[in-house]
Amino acid sequence: MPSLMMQSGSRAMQTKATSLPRSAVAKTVRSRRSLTVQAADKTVVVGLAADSGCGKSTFMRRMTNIFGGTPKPPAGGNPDSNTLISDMTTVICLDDFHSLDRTGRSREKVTALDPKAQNFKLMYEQVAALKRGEAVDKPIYNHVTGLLDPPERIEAPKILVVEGLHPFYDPEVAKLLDFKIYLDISDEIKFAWKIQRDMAERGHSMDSIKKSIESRKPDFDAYVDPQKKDADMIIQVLPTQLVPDDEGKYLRVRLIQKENSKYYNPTYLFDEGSTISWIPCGRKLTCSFPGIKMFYGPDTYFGQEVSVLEMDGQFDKLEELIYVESHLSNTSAKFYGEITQQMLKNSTFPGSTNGTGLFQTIVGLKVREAYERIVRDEKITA
Ligand SMILES: Nc1ncnc2c1ncn2[C@@H]1O[C@H](COP(=O)(O)OP(=O)(O)OP(=O)(O)O)[C@@H](O)[C@H]1O
Ligand SMILES: O=C(CO)[C@H](O)[C@H](O)COP(=O)(O)O
Repeated sequence: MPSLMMQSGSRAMQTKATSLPRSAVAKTVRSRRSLTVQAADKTVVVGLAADSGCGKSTFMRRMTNIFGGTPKPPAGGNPDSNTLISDMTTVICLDDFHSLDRTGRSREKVTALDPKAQNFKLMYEQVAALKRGEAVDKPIYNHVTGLLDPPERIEAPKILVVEGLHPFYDPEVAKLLDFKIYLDISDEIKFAWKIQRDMAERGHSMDSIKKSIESRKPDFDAYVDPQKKDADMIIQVLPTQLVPDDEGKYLRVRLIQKENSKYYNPTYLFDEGSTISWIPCGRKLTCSFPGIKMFYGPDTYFGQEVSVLEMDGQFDKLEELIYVESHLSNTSAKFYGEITQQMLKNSTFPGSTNGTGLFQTIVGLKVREAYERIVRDEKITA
């Protein structure tokens, strides 16, 4: 039987953002009021921070799918480009702003996570130019050769995603970001994912993977991890609490949502502001071992008020996710079942049967809501 524990303390009910994509209206106004068109054509910039191997590419695929189109590298360009362009979004990888290539880092004895290995000035100039609607010639860091390749031309998209190790480390770059996301993968899970990928796909040994993680850890703790306190949304991935000593098979995933965000309303379970534990397994949700436990409640995160939505465990039948979705509010979905539809569309992606896929989808919908609010607000104020 489904079980529910709820502590009351409800806040205001759900609000919905109006959908106002860049439209023909803005184009018509172009000839009469250049100010309006400039604002409506502005690029919205999203920052996604995480360590290497923490699911950025998987998350990007889920997010860009919400906006439509198939992400592709720039046509006819460098086959080792890190850029992905689709209908509305362009994703650039901040590795392209390494100031030291692989040899340079080895000579200077710094890791790729050290700020000394990044060109933050160029990162700022190019992200600022794209945000103003201007094209840039961006360098390419070639992960195959470890060298910096000749630049590629990047046109300003509607939504620019800057993903990598340090999107909000530099205060000037951070100011350019309209929405900040951090993927916080605990050491145990990061290790399990790296082992699975680097042993199977890249032929690395268990020992070399361990050494690489250990050698990166001090700089990760010093320069990458602290960015999470500034994110608007954080997806935290932890070992399950449902199975003792599990080695990364089941996940406990927490969606940490800042209160008072200018651009989104936190998603809640059943009753906004309450503290709720819910075991949805039963007649409407098939759960084999170890089942699913959900949690929702207020919390503080680095001294800031947040709402946390949590899912521990995994579901068996993706289509039954509609049962969980129907108990969530403020999801930023445009129609009933949109989350389940997205999850089914991306069912082959890693994390599709647990909280990583579910929360990545919700964050993708929040980015869409933020984009639409920014476009709408700027049309009004221009
Ligand atoms: N939600 C998930 N559940 C299980 N495994 C996952 C999940 N997300 C990612 N992985 C695993 O972790 C590996 C790294 O994922 P991904 O390539 O998306 O990360 P990344 O941050 O883009 O990595 P890099 O920066 O090194 O290219 C993948 O091979 C995938 O198998
Ligand atoms: O942390 C990383 C982000 O992807 C990479 O290790 C960094 O970009 C250096 O790349 P490589 O190891 O291919 O020289």
